[in-house]
Amino acid sequence: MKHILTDIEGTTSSISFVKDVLFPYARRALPGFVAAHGHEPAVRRWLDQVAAENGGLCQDEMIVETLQGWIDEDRKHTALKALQGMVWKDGYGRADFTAHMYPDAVEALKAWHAAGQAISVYSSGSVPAQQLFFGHSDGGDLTPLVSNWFDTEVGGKREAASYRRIVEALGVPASEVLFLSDVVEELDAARDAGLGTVLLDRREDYPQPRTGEATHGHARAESFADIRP
Ligand SMILES: CSCCC(=O)C(=O)COP(=O)(O)O
Ligand SMILES: [Mg+2]
Repeated sequence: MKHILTDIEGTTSSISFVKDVLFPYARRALPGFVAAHGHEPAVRRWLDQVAAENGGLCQDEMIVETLQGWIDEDRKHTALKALQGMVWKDGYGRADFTAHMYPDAVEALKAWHAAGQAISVYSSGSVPAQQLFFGHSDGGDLTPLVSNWFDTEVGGKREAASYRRIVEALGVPASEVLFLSDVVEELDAARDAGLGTVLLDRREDYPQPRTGEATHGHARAESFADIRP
């Protein structure tokens, strides 16, 4: 494999960091963020999209409530993800938290990069949120390891067409890309597009091992140390 494509939550990083630290932070900070920045075009664009999709909500307070509901449901909506990224920027900037990275992921990403393997990221988090995450991680600034960043602007993670677009953007044959994820439906879509796949089945995130039929036939690893690209 010449190119690694990795998911973040549940793959390089723990689900609990995202659910218990990042999401509650965004939930709390959204009202103040929208009040302070809602007039800026880069923010307004996403607020207006949420309003339009919800029958033309007219008050920012209602838009914020909608977004907070989506956070509670873990909706992977592009507008929510873009706004979350903007909110988290303050948190990282003030060193309220650093992004969790499993030590085995840090070690492997560094080793693969040093060996000349290209590494890209595909996450539901917006590209700016991904870059903040890797830039302020427990393992330090890991952004120099990553050559390309993809979010749901390329399409949903459970759709094969998204992986075809990614492969086209990377300019390599699908068979030379290895996608790493904790979600079998994402891996199914990547496999349909011709990519190699590995299911990350970390005990910290998935206490019940997913084996046999539960892997949908994907190679399975409990740590990046088990992956041989
Ligand atoms: C990298 S931004 C924080 C994570 C996030 O918001 C998210 O939805 C992660 O989903 P993933 O596709 O990485 O499982
Ligand atoms: Mg994931």
